[in-house]
Amino acid sequence: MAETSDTSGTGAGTSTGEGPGPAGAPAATAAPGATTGATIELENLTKHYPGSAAPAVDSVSMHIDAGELVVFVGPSGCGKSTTLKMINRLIEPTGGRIRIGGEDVTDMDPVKLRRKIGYAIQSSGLFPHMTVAQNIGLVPKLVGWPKARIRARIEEMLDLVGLDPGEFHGRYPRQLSGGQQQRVGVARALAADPPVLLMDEPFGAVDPITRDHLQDELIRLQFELHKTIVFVTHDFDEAIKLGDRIAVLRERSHIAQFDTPEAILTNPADDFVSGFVGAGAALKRLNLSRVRDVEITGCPTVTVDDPLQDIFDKLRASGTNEILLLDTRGRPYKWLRRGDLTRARGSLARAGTPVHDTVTRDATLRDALEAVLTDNAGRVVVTGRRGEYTGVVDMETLMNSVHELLEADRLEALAHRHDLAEARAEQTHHEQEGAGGGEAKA
Ligand SMILES: Nc1ncnc2c1ncn2[C@@H]1O[C@H](COP(=O)(O)OP(=O)(O)OP(=O)(O)O)[C@@H](O)[C@H]1O
Repeated sequence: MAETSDTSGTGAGTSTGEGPGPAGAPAATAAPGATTGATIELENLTKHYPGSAAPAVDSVSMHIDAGELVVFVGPSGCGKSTTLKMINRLIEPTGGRIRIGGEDVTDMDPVKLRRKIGYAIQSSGLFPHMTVAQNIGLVPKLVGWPKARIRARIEEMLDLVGLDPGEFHGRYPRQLSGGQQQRVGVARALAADPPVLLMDEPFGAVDPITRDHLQDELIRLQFELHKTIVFVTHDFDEAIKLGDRIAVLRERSHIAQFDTPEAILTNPADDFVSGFVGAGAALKRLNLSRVRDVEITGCPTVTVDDPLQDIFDKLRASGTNEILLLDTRGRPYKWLRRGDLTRARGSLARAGTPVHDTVTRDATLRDALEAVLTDNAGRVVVTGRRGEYTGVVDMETLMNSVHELLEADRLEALAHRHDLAEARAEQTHHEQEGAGGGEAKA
């Protein structure tokens, strides 16, 4: 069968303008997140490339729940991308079935199918001769959305991925950083509100810090949108951070383990999976919990517009040694201590310690720990979507949370082991009874 090499990302899809999505997913409305995820079922999905002795993907079966983010992780060449690209039929399967939202799409017109499935890839796949707005509006235009609706959607999508619409709307991809291009790539994949989003190492080509931010953005997006996302990576830490479940794949896409990150970290199925988990499971565990899962405390705050005397008074009344100065938009600006204020002599311009690092509520505890460890007072400011102050997390809170997490994992692993032992004992019992019964009959 012919392979389609549409790496343009125009597979970024929609379910609007064409009635119900594949699989009877509801038609989207203009509201963000209107179409939530659809189930994906792979049944004995197989790809045998012409001329190859063995199949690249050999009879993979899996069920992905609606709204779930599943990560495929595994060694290079194990068949992750081939499996992913069979879902939107960029690669045609040579065997098996694909169902999306219960509808068999194995033989559906692949072009139509791809308009209903968002697709984001490593190089962002943006068209260089089109502006950011044109790139994002492409699929909605292809499926016949009215102009005004496309315009509104472009603004909404840019906002969603954290890019200022006024600034980025008319730029060309070459005028963007790698991270910004990836954001636009994700905005485009989501523009037509598809129930399913496929992401093939989308953050593989950006530097580690940008990558970290993009991962946080994706977590936040998914928290709002509830799409069904299949994400390919060869980075196990990325898989732990993002996945609701992780499929650890070995050669020919055979599933070594398909489970939650917690279960894979605490109960790897075999040596192959253990090899992937690697060292430092306790630290990796921190990637599984978010700042929003721990207690976020408050601290006294003032704004740059407050008179110095008020700041003094507030600090004194708070009973603490420092106060957080916010800028005019409510974003953390500086930590001010009593001594700083005494030395300020009427102006705060030079006083205090600038806030260097902040985390969002979606950041992992690992990120928070890193920020806290590098802060001389052992705390980090938590910010909201627009960078505004929402609270503080400190070392003590983090330590307590980590201890609780590890203890809960240990108990869960013990319970799991106990269940397994019981199940095995029961099976042995049945087998013995069965064997006994057979002898009796003989
Ligand atoms: N067009 C093709 N023709 C023949 N063989 C192919 C083709 N594309 C991929 N393969 C082979 O299929 C196997 C799986 O490739 P695939 O790209 O799916 O792996 P992957 O797990 O995504 O790898 P990576 O992490 O390196 O991207 C590999 O052995 C690869 O050489």
